[in-house]
Amino acid sequence: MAMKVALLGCGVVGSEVVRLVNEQSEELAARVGTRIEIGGIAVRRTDRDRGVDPALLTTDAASLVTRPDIDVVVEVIGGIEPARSLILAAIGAGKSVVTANKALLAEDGQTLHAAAREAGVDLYYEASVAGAIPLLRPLRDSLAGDRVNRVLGIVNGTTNYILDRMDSLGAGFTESLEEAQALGYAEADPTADVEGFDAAAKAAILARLAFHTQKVTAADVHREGITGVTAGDIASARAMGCVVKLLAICQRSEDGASVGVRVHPVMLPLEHPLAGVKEAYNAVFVEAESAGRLMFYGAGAGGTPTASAVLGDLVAVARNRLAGTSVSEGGHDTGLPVHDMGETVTSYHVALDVADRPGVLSKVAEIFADHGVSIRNVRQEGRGEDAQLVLVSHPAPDAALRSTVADLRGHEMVREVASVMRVETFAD
Ligand SMILES: NC(=O)C1=CN([C@@H]2O[C@H](COP(=O)(O)OP(=O)(O)OC[C@H]3O[C@@H](n4cnc5c(N)ncnc54)[C@H](O)[C@@H]3O)[C@@H](O)[C@H]2O)C=CC1
Ligand SMILES: N[C@@H](CC=O)C(=O)O
Ligand code: NA
Repeated sequence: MAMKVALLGCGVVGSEVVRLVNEQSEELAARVGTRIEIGGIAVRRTDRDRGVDPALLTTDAASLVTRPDIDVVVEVIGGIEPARSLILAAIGAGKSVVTANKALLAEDGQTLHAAAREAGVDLYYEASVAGAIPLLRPLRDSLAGDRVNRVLGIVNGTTNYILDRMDSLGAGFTESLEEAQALGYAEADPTADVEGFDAAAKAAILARLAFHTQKVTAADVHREGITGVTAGDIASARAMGCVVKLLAICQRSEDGASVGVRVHPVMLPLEHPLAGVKEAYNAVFVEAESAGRLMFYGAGAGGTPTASAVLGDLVAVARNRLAGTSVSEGGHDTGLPVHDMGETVTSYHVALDVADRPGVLSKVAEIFADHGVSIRNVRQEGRGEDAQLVLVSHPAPDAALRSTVADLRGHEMVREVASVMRVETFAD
């Protein structure tokens, strides 16, 4: 018997899900052992030609998700409500759910997983982080026997596209964002991309899976976006043999008693494997105790790649149904707390416009020392009115680095703090 799918939302991702399910119908049936069919599509308006059978369209999503002939619900509406209520209603009616909704999973994944466990249905969400890249199931299943210590990733295609165009073409921020929107990479509200909310949601999901700590939500993630990144920052990065990337970083503390979860722009040395990730591509670097370093790379955004991940999840649900089983998640919680960004150990790159006169360098070094921060290297660029001191710190608590910068900003010898950005090193 066929597995009937209710699709919620027929936008960039939803329309591609319909196309792929229809185009691959015969092959999927042969490969999976059951036919996968679209049984209904919830949309806001039924009067638009979407290239799908109009008889499938409805504006009544609430009735669709509980319809008796529906086996699985695919949610690609996005946002918190009505997506959450619809998913919970579907689960309550015994339907498995596939979703691409990182915002919802990051805010209330615990509730959704608990409901799915109780109902004995599947809740799959591979498309929600790094689009097409198989990442969440490898983290959950393939690395289940290992201990993950750090996850470092470029998980937002829109911001990677913008930063890459600013770096490689000298393009402007606004024009690059408009291109990313036209290509279907950006969220409905692109603030979610450029201010780092989307990456923060993904970081929360990654931290939960990597460290088996269920309570991490997007609100626990330290978040800085890319709207403050200037052409000057990008030039400063280049001068040091680095490139600017927006990274999501999930890391166990040294003593293993807590985790840090953060999203912010970073200067990455060109030899770092993540530095070469261009355009809207995503890549996630995982450091595990026994497996060592792993990297997952591919298309993280766009309708067709994201629909590929949704189809993979649908096939997993179909196989579980045939086997008479379901896969639950979130039953075990290490309870590891998230520590404050101030306690996270980072390194800073600081470029200062300074007066070119004796004593400036020693005064600047003194300010670093006052906060217990040691300097890894320093160089001077330009002379006279154009003199710039560029310093890179050794790793130190982020709070100490922040107060160092605040003091530098207030000092009469510093005309302007021209660029401040964290630096991520890569040791072989
Ligand atoms: N576009 C991408 O590259 C990726 C998107 N995602 C996620 O996939 C989901 C969908 O994203 P897109 O397709 O890009 O968004 P979209 O904005 O193109 O599509 C969403 C569709 O849902 C419809 N919709 C909204 N509320 C509805 C309701 N109550 N009932 C029926 N339809 C409703 C909208 O009219 C729109 O057509 C989001 O959660 C997004 O974060 C995940 C990975 C990549
Ligand atoms: N807006 C997101 C889409 C995928 O999650 C991005 O740009 O990565
Ligand atoms: Na993925």
